[in-house]
Amino acid sequence: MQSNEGYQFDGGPNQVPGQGQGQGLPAGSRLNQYLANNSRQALLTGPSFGPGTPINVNAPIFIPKHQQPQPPPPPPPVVNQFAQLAIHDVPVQMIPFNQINAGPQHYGPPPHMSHRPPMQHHHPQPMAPPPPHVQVPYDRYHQESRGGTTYFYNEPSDQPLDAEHYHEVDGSEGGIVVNTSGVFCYNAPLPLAHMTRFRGKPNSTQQTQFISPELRMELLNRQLAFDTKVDPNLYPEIPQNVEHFTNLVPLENTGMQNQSHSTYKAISCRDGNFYCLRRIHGNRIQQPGKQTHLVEQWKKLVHGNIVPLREVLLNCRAFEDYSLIFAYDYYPLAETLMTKHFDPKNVTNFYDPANNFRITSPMGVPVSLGPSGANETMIWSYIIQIAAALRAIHASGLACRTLDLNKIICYGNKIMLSFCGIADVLDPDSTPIQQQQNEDLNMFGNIIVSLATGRANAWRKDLYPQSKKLIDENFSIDLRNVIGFLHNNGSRKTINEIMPMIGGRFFTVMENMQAKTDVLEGELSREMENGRLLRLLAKMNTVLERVENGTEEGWSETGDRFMLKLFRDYVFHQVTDQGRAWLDMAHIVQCLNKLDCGTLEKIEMVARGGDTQIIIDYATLKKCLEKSYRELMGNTMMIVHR
Ligand SMILES: Nc1ncnc2c1ncn2[C@@H]1O[C@H](COP(=O)(O)OP(=O)(O)OP(=O)(O)O)[C@@H](O)[C@H]1O
Repeated sequence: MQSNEGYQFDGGPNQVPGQGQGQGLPAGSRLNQYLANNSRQALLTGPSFGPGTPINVNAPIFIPKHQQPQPPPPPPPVVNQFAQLAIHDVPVQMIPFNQINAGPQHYGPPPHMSHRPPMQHHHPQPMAPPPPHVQVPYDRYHQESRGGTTYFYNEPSDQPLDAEHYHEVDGSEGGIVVNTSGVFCYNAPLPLAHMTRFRGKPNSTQQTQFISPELRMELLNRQLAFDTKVDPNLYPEIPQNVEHFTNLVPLENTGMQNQSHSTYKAISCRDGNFYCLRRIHGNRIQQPGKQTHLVEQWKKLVHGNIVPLREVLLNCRAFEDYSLIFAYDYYPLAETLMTKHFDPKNVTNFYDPANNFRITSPMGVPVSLGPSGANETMIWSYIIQIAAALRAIHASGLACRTLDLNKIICYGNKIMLSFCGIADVLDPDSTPIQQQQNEDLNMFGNIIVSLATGRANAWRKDLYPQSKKLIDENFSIDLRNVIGFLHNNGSRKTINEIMPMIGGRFFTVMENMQAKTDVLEGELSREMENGRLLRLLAKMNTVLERVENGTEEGWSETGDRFMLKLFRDYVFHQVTDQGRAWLDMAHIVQCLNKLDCGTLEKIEMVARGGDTQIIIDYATLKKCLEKSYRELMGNTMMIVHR
């Protein structure tokens, strides 16, 4: 084996085990001492190092298998940090479509989808701190902090492994201590203080370095919605392509008699993006210039509460008629205000007709309105968002003209006007724009009345007196003023005038949105490093265990690769003195991060046979990896970079 700068050998593959090895363990932490003390006397013939070698071994020693005193018992259940990596943990909410209208809705996973039994630990119930004299299980552990991770360890127990239960106890600082049969505990990082208050669930202090389960579930479900396809045999009337759009999937029931419009999800072959296609059936445009002159203005309108219009296809023959197609951005699992609040039984969200599955948005829970309607806070949040959208539309010299509970979609915690521009093409209106905008405000008033009363048609003339009475009894004067203002046809009015009525509530909504941004940023920062580490792992695995490289047989067993192989064991295959797997995600992540940075910190690696100990720094390991990978690339005929 060639000698490399930065690491030193104590013995080598050809040396007799035990010879040339010094006595003693590296000086270091109590944790290392703990591990060393428990590695039985046989292990005390630990590594020796070259004279003068600065030793700063900063992690548990990798104990070769053959030196383990006892054959290891079967490993304990995988800790939850690892379990959380599994996609199967996600209770994907798919409901067979034929069960949609059959009785009460169950939003939990159907039986065949629950792949994994519930965790074999239970979450601690929130409880008062124990009095000082009470011995809690946590007291049994010694504690040591390393690089942001707190390790807890205890004296080995004589109990057989099976008798030791996997349980959680509350961490001293609010973090969760996961105890895997007493082998080790991992105290997960605490949530950022300013984020804690936005996490409502009782067990929400349990943090990992991964994205929160709720958000992960939402994103996965959205991904499922993106990925669904239609079986052409089930939907022969849906064309394979509509110009450059393909993979059309209906977002509502299609094929009904006298349907005037339908909605589809589709992918554009031009840019690979998903779009929501609104098809207006059998509508031939006779005078394109005259009817579509406002389309360009709509396309330019960019606002967070308006679904952007991207393209309009005139006289499209794909459906065997002259259809008018409007392509908007697609928001997976969006639902209309109507279904969310007035027709929760019929939550459309998304259904996949090919598989008869329905996917629901875990965050978009239907909120059925009671006899006194929605609560005022929610209504104000809607008012502010719709007003913001209308303000942008009116400022562009346009009018929405389709402000309706059916045409406002909810996506996450925001709402968006979703049918914009269609009325201007279908029915160009020659009335002054101010009048059309006034009509928008009227419709806006209707929406508030519907939400406040819990009845979709409560704004109708015949029902209005009753609705007004209910609103007067249950809502603030400000809300009543807003409705009065929007419904007042006597005076010239603009959307800006409701701003003083909104007043301080605007700040509450803004704060909530900012809080949500903070939470998402927190999640993002946790995930940020994963892509980088994945690339590192891909490189390592490309190099490791490769039988040959070009003509060089046994390439992966020699030189730099040998170092990397030992490092792989050091990172992933740590065991305790009892031969149990040491599963510590923090250790893995830390090691990989240090490798990526190439720090000067040294670690001690031991070959599986126990005959080779190497002290090496991460900088050298990084060089080994880069060099080996470059060598491999030098011999590779085809390299695909993505
Ligand atoms: N931009 C979009 N992205 C994703 N889904 C959307 C988008 N726009 C609308 N949808 C969804 O498409 C479905 C059909 O929308 P549509 O506006 O036709 O509602 P609807 O209740 O069927 O109204 P109508 O009774 O007028 O047809 C709804 O589930 C809606 O949430």
